[in-house]
Amino acid sequence: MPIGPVDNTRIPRYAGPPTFAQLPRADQVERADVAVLGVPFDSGVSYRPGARFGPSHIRAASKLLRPYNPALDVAPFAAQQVVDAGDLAVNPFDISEAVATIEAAARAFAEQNTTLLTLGGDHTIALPLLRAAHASHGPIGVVHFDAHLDTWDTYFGEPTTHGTPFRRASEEGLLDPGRCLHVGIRGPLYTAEDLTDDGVLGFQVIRSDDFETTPVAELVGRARRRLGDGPVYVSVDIDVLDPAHAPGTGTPEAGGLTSRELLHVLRGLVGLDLVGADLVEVSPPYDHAEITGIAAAHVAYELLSVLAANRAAQ
Ligand SMILES: N=C(N)NCCCC(=O)O
Ligand SMILES: [Zn+2]
Ligand SMILES: [Zn+2]
Repeated sequence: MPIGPVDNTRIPRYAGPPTFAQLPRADQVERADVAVLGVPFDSGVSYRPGARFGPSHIRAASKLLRPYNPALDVAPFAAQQVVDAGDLAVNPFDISEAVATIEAAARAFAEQNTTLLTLGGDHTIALPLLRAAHASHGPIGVVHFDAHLDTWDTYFGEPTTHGTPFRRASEEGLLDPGRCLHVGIRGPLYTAEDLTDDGVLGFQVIRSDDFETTPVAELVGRARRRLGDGPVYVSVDIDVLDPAHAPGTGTPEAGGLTSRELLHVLRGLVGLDLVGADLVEVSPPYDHAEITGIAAAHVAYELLSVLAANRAAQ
């Protein structure tokens, strides 16, 4: 029987442990099916910093989550053992070293057969996580929720940044180029070629605007057809949400998804072979009233619910 969160009908939420959803720590269980891991790293950002404080903010905002998810009819902490693996200590002064540390940690979890839900941190961290996922599964499909393509080339000559992880991943052959897509893309680009380059790198796009003109269920169908039967990695940049729904982020763009739309699409991933996920770019210094933290906590909860629903169906 998995050890779940503390019972908030007996222990007040504000008195419970500081772990995600008040779950046990990794050292309190024998083994975990899923680990929530914080990666407080934001040395790869091109604009506002602060995502290094994301993991603790998301944990604090997760205190009100409850054990049963009616939308998917699943109890995400009962169908599988979920733990909070704490924060990884990564070097804020050396991007290459930080990326190597993250990849090594992700590989160690894979060796234990533990699926990772990583809380960033900025989007740079997706690259080492994809490297580790590829080492276990071979070329992977990616569904990337973001306002931004993140397939740009370099910033100040630096190839490893929060705007470049998916170009590097594609160049390294980590991705299955027929099974990758972005969801929520919008806003100004550098040139028109940004989009053509992105297609060559293997991505299709569901734009934020498509949510205005197309029923969400149809967009979910499009995404599922693209992702197919193979292993799928989910990367959620919280700035996929409109700044009204997620002000606490580093590179906000107007015209984004509502949190309702994002949660709906995430639930639509049930049944895909989800091998790992990250949730990045939550920058608490720019948040207000925990709006972004709460949205992020619910995104994490839906991802854990999808993993639980998949396990229950096995
Ligand atoms: N990954 C995020 N959130 N943003 C990338 C923006 C890169 C730029 O400044 O053009
Ligand atoms: Zn973004
Ligand atoms: Zn991003």
